[in-house]
Amino acid sequence: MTISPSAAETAAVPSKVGVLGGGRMGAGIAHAFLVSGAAVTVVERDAAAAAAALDRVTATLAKAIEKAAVTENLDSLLSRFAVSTDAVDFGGAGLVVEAVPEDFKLKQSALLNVERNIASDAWIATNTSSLSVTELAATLGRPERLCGLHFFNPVPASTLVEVVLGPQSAPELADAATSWVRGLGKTPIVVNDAPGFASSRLGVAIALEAMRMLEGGVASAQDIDAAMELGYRHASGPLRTTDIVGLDVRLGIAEYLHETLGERFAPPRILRDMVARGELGRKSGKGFYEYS
Ligand SMILES: CC(=O)CC(=O)SCCNC(=O)CCNC(=O)[C@H](O)C(C)(C)COP(=O)(O)OP(=O)(O)OC[C@H]1O[C@@H](n2cnc3c(N)ncnc32)[C@H](O)[C@@H]1OP(=O)(O)O
Ligand SMILES: NC(=O)C1=CN([C@@H]2O[C@H](COP(=O)(O)OP(=O)(O)OC[C@H]3O[C@@H](n4cnc5c(N)ncnc54)[C@H](OP(=O)(O)O)[C@@H]3O)[C@@H](O)[C@H]2O)C=CC1
Repeated sequence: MTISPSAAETAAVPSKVGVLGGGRMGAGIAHAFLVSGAAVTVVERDAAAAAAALDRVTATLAKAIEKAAVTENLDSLLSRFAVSTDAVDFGGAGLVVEAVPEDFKLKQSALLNVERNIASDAWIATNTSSLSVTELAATLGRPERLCGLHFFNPVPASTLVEVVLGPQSAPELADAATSWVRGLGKTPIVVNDAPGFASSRLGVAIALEAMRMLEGGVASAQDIDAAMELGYRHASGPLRTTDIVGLDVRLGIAEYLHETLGERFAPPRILRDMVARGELGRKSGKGFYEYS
């Protein structure tokens, strides 16, 4: 079935947006749509998680205002923002972005929950880093309404969004999704559905190799990162970036790429051991570096 977005939705961001999962990425995605003028509702699992999502979004909005990256005042931004524990509050949204953890079964049930609670002309996007958008879409009653909108971390400071289209995606989704991304002041790239898309496949390959180099004693974490930061002018080296992403998130993506693309994505022992010890990067206070 073909879905026709309204003219307003193809021109800029939808006026009302839902986000499922208000963790690191969900909060960032909510931030991006709020500062672009949309009303945003984040749905979380329980009241405590919803309150944490509110705190996260409030903190990054305050930081953006402090940095003069946003001119609208905090009260005005927050007047368009709501958190909830019930997907029924996605009613009226033109777009819902799913940002729950990188687990296929969890995402399947999350997307079904979204579909049950949205209007018939609303679009759904998944922020998956690597999973097949086509296979996720197959869960839905109307698979044509799903695309990938892959945001980057930290969302406020990142200018790229990868738009992932599967063969099932409605033809008008390409234009609609790239237009939303431009409406956010970010740059879209359009990628055909393939494991890890264009970004995670490369990003994870470099990160896993950096971990193997650290494991093999080639150089320290600082020097491996400096090689890429100073030599290749990456904004942050592969190990520092892994700390930002979360080692658990990286491991989940690597396991999926290992399964789908082969041995070169096998997660190194050091990554498994660090995740098992709870060394998840910045969010746990320790990863390849320590954070206070
Ligand atoms: C896993 C996936 O599927 C995909 C991915 O995202 S892979 C990861 C991609 N990201 C990267 O590669 C990160 C590259 N690194 C960078 O961009 C920079 O090093 C960095 C932005 C992380 C830090 O830059 P910096 O100059 O050292 O710090 P600074 O700009 O002061 O930002 C520090 C903080 O301000 C926040 N910030 C930056 N600009 C902001 C803005 N305009 N509004 C609100 N907050 C902002 C950042 O989110 C960060 O917050 P946290 O401490 O909560 O993480
Ligand atoms: N971290 C990164 O750098 C990036 C991650 N991504 C992708 O974004 C997605 C989210 O990652 P990230 O933000 O890091 O993960 P987080 O763990 O920070 O956030 C996920 C959030 O979803 C919540 N959640 C879990 N199940 C449900 C549910 N059924 N309904 C509503 N909320 C739920 C979690 O709550 P609770 O904690 O209570 O379980 C948590 O708050 C993943 O697919 C990841 O691959 C994409 C780009 C970058």
